[in-house]
Amino acid sequence: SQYAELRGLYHLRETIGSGGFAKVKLGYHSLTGEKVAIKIMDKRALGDDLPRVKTEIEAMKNLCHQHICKLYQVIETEQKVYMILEYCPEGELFDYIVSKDRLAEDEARIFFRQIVSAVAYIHSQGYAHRDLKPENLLLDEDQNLKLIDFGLCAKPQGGMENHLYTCCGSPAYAAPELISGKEYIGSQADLWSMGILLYALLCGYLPFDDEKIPQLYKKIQSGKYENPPWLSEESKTLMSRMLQVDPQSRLTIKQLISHPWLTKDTNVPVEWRSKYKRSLDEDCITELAVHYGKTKAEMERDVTQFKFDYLTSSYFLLLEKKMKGRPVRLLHQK
Ligand SMILES: COc1cccc(Nc2ncc(-c3ccc(C(=O)NCC(=O)Nc4ccccc4)cc3)c(OCC3CCNCC3)n2)c1
Repeated sequence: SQYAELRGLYHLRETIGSGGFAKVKLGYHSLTGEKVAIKIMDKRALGDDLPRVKTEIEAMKNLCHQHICKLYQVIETEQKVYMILEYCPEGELFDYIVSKDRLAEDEARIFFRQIVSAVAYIHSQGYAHRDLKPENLLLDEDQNLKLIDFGLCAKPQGGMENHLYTCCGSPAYAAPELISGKEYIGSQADLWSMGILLYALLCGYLPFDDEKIPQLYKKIQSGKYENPPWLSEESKTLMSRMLQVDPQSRLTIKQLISHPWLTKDTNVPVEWRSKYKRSLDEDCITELAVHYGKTKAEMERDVTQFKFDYLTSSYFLLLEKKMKGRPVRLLHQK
């Protein structure tokens, strides 16, 4: 049958999204009962985009952060690549904003701090996202945001990559230098997109919009947009510092994390470092060791290899259960 490689490991449910070359299905991890998102890509359909998937998978193995969707396991067969990913039960931020028309400043601030935290973290790891938009920001059960890169746009910023040529992302959120095909720095383009995102959170619509692409491009390159009456002075100033057409005069991520609008009620800069510890969790190791009939030392050695196989996904999902205050227990198979 279809997806034979997942049998016994995951129970597949409905499709929750599809784009270009990927389909995402809801699944259940058999051993923990936890929900996962299973991103299924067809290698033939990917064609020469396959290396980009490999780059993304290697990147995700190192991106471990409280506001980035976690990769749990990778399964590769002749025809397919499966990415087993963190499932976000509350769906896309896009739908949340639409449902509320627009967000009040203090709610927008909480979300925007989480977005800045995730982006500052991937920049610190040498990546630029390049497709920041509400559809790529998902909500978990505690209304926390998780950044994803559904369309494979995130790129390492090293070497020739520094001046990226490939146009990527959705035009309405794309920086002027990105759409003018000039050389650009990915992280600077991300700052512009975050300015668009903040405007969308506070206004419920986009600062630059037009159904005709050439007109949209002209508006973006003009850098001129309207501020509705409900915006505070502070938020208007912040957005104007991010929506600078010239990337050199744009705010940097380091300036952003301690900007007064962001630190308004906490008076501390945005916490962007990962909360995940490098050490293994004792309770999870013990539960896995009992289940697989191994000593704790043997299980610790196996898990530490983080092969992103079923053992890695079982460890991470047990850890998720523990962090959500649920019992650190595996469901015993018949
Ligand atoms: C309640 O109803 C709903 C309704 C909607 C969604 C959900 N939940 C739900 N949870 C999880 C996912 C998911 C997570 C990660 C990836 C991914 O591709 N990761 C790769 C990745 O993030 N790289 C990366 C990240 C940062 C830097 C560098 C690389 C793909 C999909 C999902 O997808 C559905 C799509 C649908 C189309 N728009 C985008 C989301 N949906 C639930």
